[in-house]
Amino acid sequence: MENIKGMINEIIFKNEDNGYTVATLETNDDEITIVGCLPTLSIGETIKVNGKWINHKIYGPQFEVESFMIDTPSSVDGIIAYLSSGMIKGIGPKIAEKIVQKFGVDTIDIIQRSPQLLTQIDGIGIKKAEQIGESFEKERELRNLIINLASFGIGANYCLRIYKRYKSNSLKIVKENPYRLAQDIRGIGFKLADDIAKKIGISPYSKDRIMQGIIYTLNQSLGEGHTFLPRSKLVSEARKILEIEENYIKDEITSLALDHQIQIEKGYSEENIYLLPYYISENGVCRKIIQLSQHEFEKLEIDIDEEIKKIEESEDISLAKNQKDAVTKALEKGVFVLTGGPGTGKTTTINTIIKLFENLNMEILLAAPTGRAAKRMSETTNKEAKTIHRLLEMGYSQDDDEFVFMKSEDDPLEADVVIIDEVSMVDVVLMYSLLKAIKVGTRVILVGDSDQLPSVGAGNVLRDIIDSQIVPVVKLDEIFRQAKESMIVVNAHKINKGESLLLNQKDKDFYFIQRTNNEDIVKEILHLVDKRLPEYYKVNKIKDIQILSPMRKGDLGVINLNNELQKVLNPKDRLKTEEVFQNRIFRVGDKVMQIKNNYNKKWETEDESEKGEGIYNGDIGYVYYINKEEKTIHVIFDESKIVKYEYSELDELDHSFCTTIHKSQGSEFPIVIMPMAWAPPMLLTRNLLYTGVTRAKRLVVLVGDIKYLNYMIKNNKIYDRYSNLKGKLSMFRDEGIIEKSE
Ligand SMILES: Nc1ncnc2c1ncn2[C@@H]1O[C@H](COP(=O)(O)OP(=O)(O)OP(=O)(O)O)[C@@H](O)[C@H]1O
Repeated sequence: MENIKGMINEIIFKNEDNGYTVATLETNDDEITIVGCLPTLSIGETIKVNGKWINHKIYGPQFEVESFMIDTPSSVDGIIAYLSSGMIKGIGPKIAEKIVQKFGVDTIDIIQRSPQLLTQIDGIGIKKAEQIGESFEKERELRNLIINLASFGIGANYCLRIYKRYKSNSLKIVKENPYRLAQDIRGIGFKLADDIAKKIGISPYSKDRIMQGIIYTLNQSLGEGHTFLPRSKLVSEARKILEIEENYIKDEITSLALDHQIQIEKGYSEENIYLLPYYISENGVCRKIIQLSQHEFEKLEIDIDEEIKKIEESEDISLAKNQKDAVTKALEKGVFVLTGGPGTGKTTTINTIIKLFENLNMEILLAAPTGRAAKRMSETTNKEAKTIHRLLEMGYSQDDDEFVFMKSEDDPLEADVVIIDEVSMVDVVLMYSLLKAIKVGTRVILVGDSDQLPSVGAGNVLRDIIDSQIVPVVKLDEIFRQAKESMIVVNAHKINKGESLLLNQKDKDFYFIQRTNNEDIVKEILHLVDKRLPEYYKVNKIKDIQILSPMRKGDLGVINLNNELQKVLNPKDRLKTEEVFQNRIFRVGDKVMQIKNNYNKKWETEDESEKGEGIYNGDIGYVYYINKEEKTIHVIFDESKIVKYEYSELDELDHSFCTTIHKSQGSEFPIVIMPMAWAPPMLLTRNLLYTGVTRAKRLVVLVGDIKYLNYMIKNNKIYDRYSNLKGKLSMFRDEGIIEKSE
């Protein structure tokens, strides 16, 4: 090992994510290249590096840094370069020079100890001087944190989040109880916290560890859609994670229940254990559905059949019997569910219901769980439809960390009717938030296709409500003539019935291309997207064709297919800026998807004439501009909304030439291509295939081995979710737990 001291002259490359840096270091007698994990380095800083010389195949001799120490710059030039680097808010190159001209080598000392003296410089008032002092202090603390936490494998981006939350206590908290990170910091889970704890030497039997391990186990199960876990399952799963004896786990389950973090409920054969919000939500949904549905409406002075007839005449349609039945129930009942597959007339029915309510001068609100679904609902009904979050007027809590809904029991929605589309995507927590904000006496109409995948979040709300039989349900099952022309619609229904599909019919819209190995499947998909389909259907190959895969990993998973598709659809180009982040290349022109709801993400149009907030999980956009200086990637959504992402926010974006079928729920695309090949059996299910196929409006092409297509059609095993909604709905009603009205 060798020690070298010098000043950073240039930063050639820096991976913001893991701190890997290539820089030039000016030593007393030379300029050398250093490489290694050097987070937080700035130009002008003097550092001492410890490491060894290596000879890089292309770049020649480089000094590989093992560890380093930063000295504050001591020369006048060094200080100017350091302050000009942009790391301290309020100081740019011009001001830096002025400050150093005045204070010389004492500059850093003054900024740190007596920033008010900076007011002696023209253009710096007392406010700015204080801001510079604070920014310097913050930078120092943050840098200290980054250097200290690097050895625990925590990258600079996480340090930023940790610092934002705990400020100057950050290091102390991480060292005393790293498990707090798992609870407080987005992106840090139990596993990482546990690794840190191990390095610090915290006992595997520590109370905090076991409690967090149990919470983690329950959180993991939410990801699989369960609202609770039976006690024995929770204990055995937590044991695998914690690797300790069961009795310790049992003790801490009790502590967590006393601490109101979990709820233990008596089940049929054993206790069920919930994270508290899920318990409250499940019971709340039951209570509210029953209250809403037991409300008796005043008899309307109208003849419903007559009213429907009028609408049929004005709209030139003739409703089927069960469509009429749906319209009547929607009017007469407090809660009503309309379900059915594609082309069965749901939209037509909803539009009739809306017309009827409008004719009666009733106030109607429309909403759907995602931005895309809300947009589609607006288009098909010609009325404004919001996301459920917007409908409930989502805002942020004071520390900006959690969102809250302004609409609730205390300030409910003012409407006679609330219609929600794509309810299969609504999880139990969101459903409770929604129902809480609906007054008894308002009609609630839930529309959805219960054969689609259930919600990403916990629960199986739509199916449970339908199966409980406590509210009226109309299932539309007739495919209308027009829709029968489409093999997409016909095959979707065949999939649901477990029947073989009609494939490759001349001039139709549903094709299967037989390929048996993964390499050939990838090749065929690339050829279809790049050449065959755009040429034949005259569509835009990036915008109009969507590849959907059941999984993320493997040759045919989303990650690999996106890499391959990027090479073909948006290849490297001298004129297109690109940036590497976590092994992914973001390039101008890439198709990307927002992968979490970000309700306060700001957007504006290019001419700044329109501004707004909110980019949602599943929204698809295109990389529009990469600003390497500002370290931002600009993405354009809906052809006009431009959103800036800091590099540190890029974990919210995924490439989306290909997406998972799960992520495509609630969206529609002109053309859908899906690989059909081996995948874990729990992914090769009928409802996954059905959901994927029903995303396509104009054409479906399946590429792969027919035996997997047939396997999916037959695999009707619905992987059960632990949810008590169905059972509780009938139990609550039968036991009269709910009074008739509020
Ligand atoms: N009563 C009816 N008589 C004749 N045609 C109908 C009737 N109801 C709906 N249709 C037609 O059937 C087709 C499908 O109807 P609609 O769009 O309402 O169904 P959907 O269930 O909303 O379908 P998707 O979910 O695919 O959008 C449309 O072309 C529509 O005009």
